[in-house]
Amino acid sequence: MSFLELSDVAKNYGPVTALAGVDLRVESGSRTAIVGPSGCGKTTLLRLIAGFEAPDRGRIALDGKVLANGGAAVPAHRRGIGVVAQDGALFPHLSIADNIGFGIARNADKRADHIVELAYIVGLDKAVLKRRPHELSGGQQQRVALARAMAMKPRLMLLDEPFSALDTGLRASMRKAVAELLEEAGITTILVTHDQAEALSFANQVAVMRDGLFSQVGTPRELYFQPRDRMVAEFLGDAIIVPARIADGFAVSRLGRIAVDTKERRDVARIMLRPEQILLKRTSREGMSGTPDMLFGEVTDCEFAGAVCTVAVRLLNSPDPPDAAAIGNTPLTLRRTGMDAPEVGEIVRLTVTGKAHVFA
Ligand SMILES: Nc1ncnc2c1ncn2[C@@H]1O[C@H](COP(=O)(O)OP(=O)(O)OP(=O)(O)O)[C@@H](O)[C@H]1O
Repeated sequence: MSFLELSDVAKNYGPVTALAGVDLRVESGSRTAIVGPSGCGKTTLLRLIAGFEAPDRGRIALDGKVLANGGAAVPAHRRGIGVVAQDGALFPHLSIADNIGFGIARNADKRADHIVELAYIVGLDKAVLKRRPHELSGGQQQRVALARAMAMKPRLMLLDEPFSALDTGLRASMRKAVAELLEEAGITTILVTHDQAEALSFANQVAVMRDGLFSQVGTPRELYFQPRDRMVAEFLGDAIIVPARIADGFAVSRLGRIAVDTKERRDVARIMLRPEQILLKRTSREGMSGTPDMLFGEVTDCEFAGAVCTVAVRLLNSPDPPDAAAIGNTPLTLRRTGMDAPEVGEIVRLTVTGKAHVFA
């Protein structure tokens, strides 16, 4: 039995189906990220787990105890679940100390010391404790919200896009700090996010949601390299998807002959590679002669963005793919370090590393 178990959980708002019968297992002490396009049901799922609303159908159990079974539900304040919302949702009229200590009884032993300790754990300076929320930066407010949620000693922490208001640098460091903090405290966590890199780096389990259902649930590596379909593949990063003829552990496509991640398949299917699996090496038209097994292309566009540049490459000597007429010769979108950005018109040699994934 898993720590948190959701079975066939469904929720409608009038004619809108927010959740269509979701199953999910979360292990004790783990971190799960839920990603998916806007409106797919992520926040609704968190609200049902937290107990802010009851499901129309289905069962939610935490640590062996049923929290909701259809409409019958344990109230939110008895679930032992911490929630950190996108905007922090601090009490504006209370000091930071009182925000953090909101869930600690007024007469609790060493209450003030406990608040200082919580502030320290989330990386807040003691000096801010007397201030009000509006006197803090967005990042500091998020830390207060986290400290307040941790003060309740939750068994499960729900984070609803808690880093989205922060700028890129702070966002990454805050994410890492929060992940470490929760891990040390042994708190099982579910994070809702729009950001694929955030989901892949934060979680041990990632669940991709679409139209109120999970499309795929697995480890970050499984979902990134072995996505179930095009939607999951493209939601988690850029993907090169081409038709291929599969046999004996290899695929023959417009990218040449590439090893694939299955030995059993023998058919025509779509294969997927991540752009970073295709390496580019500068050469010239003369360098192409006498090397029929190698793959060459011409750079048709190069977008410089600092560390990385995005390079469009039109293949020059591609073998015929299964449906060549249908796909034409659309340029491939690849990546290269910004330091080594090629010029438009340059000839490059393409080498595939690793295996391609075959879609079902
Ligand atoms: N209280 C409500 N009343 C009516 N419809 C609602 C309500 N809450 C959510 N919905 C609808 O349910 C669907 C799922 O909403 P939800 O907020 O769970 O999506 P989400 O994946 O969290 O979206 P976002 O990423 O934009 O926050 C949406 O179509 C939304 O409009």
